[in-house]
Amino acid sequence: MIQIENLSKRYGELEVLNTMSLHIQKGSIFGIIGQSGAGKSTLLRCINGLETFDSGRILVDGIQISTGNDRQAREARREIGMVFQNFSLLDRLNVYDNVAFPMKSWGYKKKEIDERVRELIGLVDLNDKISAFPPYLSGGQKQRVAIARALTMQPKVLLCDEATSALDPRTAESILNLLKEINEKTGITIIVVAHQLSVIRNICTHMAILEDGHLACHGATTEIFMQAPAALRRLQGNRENHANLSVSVCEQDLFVFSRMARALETDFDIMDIQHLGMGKEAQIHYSIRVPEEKLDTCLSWLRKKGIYCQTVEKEGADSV
Ligand SMILES: Nc1ncnc2c1ncn2[C@@H]1O[C@H](COP(=O)(O)OP(=O)(O)OP(=O)(O)O)[C@@H](O)[C@H]1O
Repeated sequence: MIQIENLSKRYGELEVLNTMSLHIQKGSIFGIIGQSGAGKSTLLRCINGLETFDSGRILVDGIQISTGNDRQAREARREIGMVFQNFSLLDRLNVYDNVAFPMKSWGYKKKEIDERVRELIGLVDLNDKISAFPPYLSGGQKQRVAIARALTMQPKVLLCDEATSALDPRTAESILNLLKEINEKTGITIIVVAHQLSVIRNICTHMAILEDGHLACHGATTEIFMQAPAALRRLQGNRENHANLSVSVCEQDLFVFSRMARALETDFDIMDIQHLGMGKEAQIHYSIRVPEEKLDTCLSWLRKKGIYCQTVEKEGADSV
């Protein structure tokens, strides 16, 4: 479906993608994960023709992708929908008109637009918000509009760049479930770029780990998690001078980490999130990574707040 062959891309001296080759099967949900700056977004932008590259080629359903403005290039890009972290909606247009926007731009007939837009708004479960304007929508609802809009031209591929990063864990989960449902209903190929392994593990059939513009490993998600290659272990937290913590919080404690970061003037990475239990018993289990010198202060700060936490051994004690 998507064939990436020897793709290389530089920004000046910086080699962002280095002779990368990858085959993404039709109908799969393919996850791309890697540390910040590994080249994930650049790869997505190359796939949808937003970015030029220095060498190699990308074929989507046999059609070569380019940034050109000729008919073939534009038709090829039409096969690809994209969803961003910041939703990228037009605030002056309501939900209906945001979703209708791509079809209007391509000059479709009003009746055709109306049928498709209503169908998609139903698919993303926003019938009751059809006339609402983006500033009055929640983050999850905005992302649903963005997904519907990305699907209007019936693309063969949907690219999601950190589509759930700006959302709270529950909303993120509902968006991931929606993507899964769309994949099952329509057979569309979905590529998901994410920072959290939980996102990849929950919905992706296949995955790749990028490290400094190289493909460190790729394959079926279940196999990669079973074999736990070095690249996966590195992502799971074997970072020097950092300690891994396992923390369980109640739903009402969702802002605990931002308060901790402010109180202790420290930075941390959330590596995984899991929901445990239901209703009043519901807990959210986080795997976080903190600088080693801040470990003791983080542990005592969390324990003073009555929050269950413990350190996790780095090697072999993967919390994901
Ligand atoms: N337009 C640009 N000009 C120069 N350098 C860029 C440009 N865009 C990205 N880069 C650099 O290319 C590298 C890869 O960036 P990219 O955004 O693809 O990484 P990423 O893996 O998506 O990172 P993140 O997870 O932080 O979003 C980074 O070092 C970044 O600073």
